Amino acid sequence: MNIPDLHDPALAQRLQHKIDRKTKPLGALGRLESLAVQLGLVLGTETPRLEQPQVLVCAGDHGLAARGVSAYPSDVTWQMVENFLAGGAAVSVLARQHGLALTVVDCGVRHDFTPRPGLLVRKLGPGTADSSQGAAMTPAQCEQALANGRGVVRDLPGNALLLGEMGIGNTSAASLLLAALTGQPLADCVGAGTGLDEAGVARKLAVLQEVQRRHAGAREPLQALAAFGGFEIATLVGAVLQAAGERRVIVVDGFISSAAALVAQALAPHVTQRCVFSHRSSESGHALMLRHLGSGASALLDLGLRLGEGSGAVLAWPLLQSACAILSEMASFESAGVSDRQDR
Ligand SMILES: O=C(O)c1ccc[n+]([C@@H]2O[C@H](COP(=O)([O-])O)[C@@H](O)[C@H]2O)c1
Ligand SMILES: Cc1cc2nc[nH]c2cc1C
Repeated sequence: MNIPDLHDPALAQRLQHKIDRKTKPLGALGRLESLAVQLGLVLGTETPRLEQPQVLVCAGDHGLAARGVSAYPSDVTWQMVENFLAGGAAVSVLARQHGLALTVVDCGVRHDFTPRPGLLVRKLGPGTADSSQGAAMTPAQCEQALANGRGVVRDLPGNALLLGEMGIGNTSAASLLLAALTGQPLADCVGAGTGLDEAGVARKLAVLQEVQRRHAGAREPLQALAAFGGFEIATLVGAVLQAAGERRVIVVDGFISSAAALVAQALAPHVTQRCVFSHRSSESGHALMLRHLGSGASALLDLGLRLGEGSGAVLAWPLLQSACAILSEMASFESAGVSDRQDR
């Protein structure tokens, strides 16, 4: 997949120089400064403007959930989709607070939803198959999910995309993808998800080891994606690839959305240049996953979040807005008549 390298040393230098001339001690805006440079590089300008940002929440059920890998029942997936659409979920509240448009995609939830605004149906079945019995999805379903993600993003306006997901059991799929694509021990990739206790995590790990053994050969990104699922993760992979190709800023939420970015990165290494990782989830494999996503993957927030839905991406959104405002509106030493440091 051909996603071009954004490497533009001249623009990077102009952006850094512009930030260094702002009325502040050199480097004093910390992580906001590298964020501003990144946004400038993604949007190809010294004055990046974020336009018509879109929150995209992909939902899907997981056959593997029947093996008791989550603290909550699968019905929560469709119930939470209803909650997103009714405006009562965390992501709904936060998106409203920040004036962000929210679209929910039924990628394969075990429920028939009444059509309504804000809901797209790209259903690939009533959830994936149980990956402990066979592949979670067929290669054709996997291809279709990627195409769905691409198509959904193609139809959305704006130059910024905030990604989230919902799917009981999907931390299992994300952990299996992390282990398959990085070669890290599964035990380091598996965590409590929605809140399993220690014994629950041990049972989850035993089930996931069984799944891993069954699909030991699935190390190529698309093979692994089809083996472990889920429909919502595969749809997010397509969304990341499309948004990266269109040079949108992509705000990646927690552990599961990052797993989609990891698969997309394995397919097209330059996608992560466009990705802002909103936070470090308290799901135990996320720090490891962020490390494998590269140095640009230093997450903005560390608030003990482990919700998903895109809630962290939306919480981080004002920081992206601030980074742009700093670049465009903040005075320089020259324009404000402020004395620069003495050693210059
Ligand atoms: O995004 C995260 O970091 C995150 C960490 C733990 C759980 N979740 C959410 O919880 C659900 C998956 O957890 P589980 O235990 O059912 O695998 C799914 O709906 C995710 O959105 C999300
Ligand atoms: C209630 C609930 C809300 C969620 N939002 C994302 N994942 C979730 C999992 C549960 C259990």
